[in-house]
Amino acid sequence: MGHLLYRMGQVSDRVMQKYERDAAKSGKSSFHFAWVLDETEEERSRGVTIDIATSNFETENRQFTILDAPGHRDFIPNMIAGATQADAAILVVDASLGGFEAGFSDYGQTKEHAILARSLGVQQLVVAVNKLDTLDWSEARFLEIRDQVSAFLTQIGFRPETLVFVPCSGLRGTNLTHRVGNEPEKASSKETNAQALVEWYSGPCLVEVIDQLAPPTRTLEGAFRLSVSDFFRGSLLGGTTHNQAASIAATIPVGSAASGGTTGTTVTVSGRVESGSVRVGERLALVPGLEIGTVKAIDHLDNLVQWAAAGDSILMTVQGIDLTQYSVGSVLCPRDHPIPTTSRFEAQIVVFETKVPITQGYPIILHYQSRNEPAFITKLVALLDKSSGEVIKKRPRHLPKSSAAKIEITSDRPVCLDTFQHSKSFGRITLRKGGETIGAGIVTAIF
Ligand SMILES: Nc1nc2c(ncn2[C@@H]2O[C@H](COP(=O)(O)OP(=O)(O)OP(=O)(O)O)[C@@H](O)[C@H]2O)c(=O)[nH]1
Repeated sequence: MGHLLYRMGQVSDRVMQKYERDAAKSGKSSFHFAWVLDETEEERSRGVTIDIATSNFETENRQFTILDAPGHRDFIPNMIAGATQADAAILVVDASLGGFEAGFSDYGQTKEHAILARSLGVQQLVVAVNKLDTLDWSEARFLEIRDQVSAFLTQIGFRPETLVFVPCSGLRGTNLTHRVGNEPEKASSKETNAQALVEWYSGPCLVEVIDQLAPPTRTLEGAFRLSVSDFFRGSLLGGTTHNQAASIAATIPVGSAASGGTTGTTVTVSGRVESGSVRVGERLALVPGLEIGTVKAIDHLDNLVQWAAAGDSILMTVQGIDLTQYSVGSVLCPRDHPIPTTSRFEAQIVVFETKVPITQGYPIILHYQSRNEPAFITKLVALLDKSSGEVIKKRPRHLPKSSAAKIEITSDRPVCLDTFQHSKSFGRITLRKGGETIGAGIVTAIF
């Protein structure tokens, strides 16, 4: 993604050269493109993405917001927070020998990420078969990966006709922004062995593929909902440029002195408008809590705008609600149409690979939007047929792996959820335990 953004002109040559020098100095020279999105010191020294990084670019027909999600198992909650905001996903598969096999094993991250994206409602998926340069652009390897991955993706519910596989090299830049054999001079000088790819691949490059993704439909008519993915004290209107504000919003850890530790009633939040629309001047409530504030400024794609609507990832300055009231996952909504809060609800879920069967009273971490909360499965209502959804067995004693079920969940604290029927984004949940995702599904009733 870092290389793609560089090629799309979102990172200057000067900045890229600096990353190259600094990465080399810290003994991680191959990571200079990762540094475009991995901005914190910890991410750079460990060589892994930890938090979601946001960036924008335009293709011929579309404006995109990239949410670079971490691939490492330890940071799955952050990946879930990113996937809940995504309209489409690029699944980057490591094609190198051993790399693909590790990611595609039963507990590998390629499989887990694909399941999560699907369970959280992402329907369009592009598979970037990366690092093929390490195998001299072997067509046989590409086909082997395409066959295995597409069989798996179809099995978990992606429509086979919507899946696109693109061979590429993130490091070399091959087939990212230009078709192979068609790279601009500057870029092609780095291509040392892509000739082997030209011989068997003449399809579109990654950017051409994502440019053709179907635009998502938006729930413009519903009540305004923005789930806060980050926040910091201060206004978009005072002093900071929009770009700086965006990068502050993306990088300041919540709860640090700069973002969460001090008080103040002018706060800028980042997040995606999940439904409805919002205007400068509108009065909004923050849930949980119901404090009221006024929208002072909205930034969309680095421009100050008067309004924003469902689907827009924005920065928004709100005056009147104290900084201490915000947390990641708080929801801004109209005061007369607040999102429901609940501690007990019914959900329809699919159970993933679990080491022990799920029984009544099973403790879980409930993930919804960008938030997570300790909870319990308090009732096993029914086992369902996976494809038809019909009840197979009422009140089962346990839920085996790969089953579908209706359950009741009780959370320790109130959570902002809605039924899937009312709100696709607030009606989706993921259940985790002991660092593993054990299930995902939709909210069917709120009590
Ligand atoms: N040879 C080769 N190396 C690559 C390619 N793409 C990435 N790498 C290398 O793989 C390593 C990891 O790259 P990252 O961009 O951090 O990978 P990531 O998938 O974002 O990993 P997370 O940060 O954990 O999500 C770096 O050393 C890259 O230079 C490629 O196409 N070919």
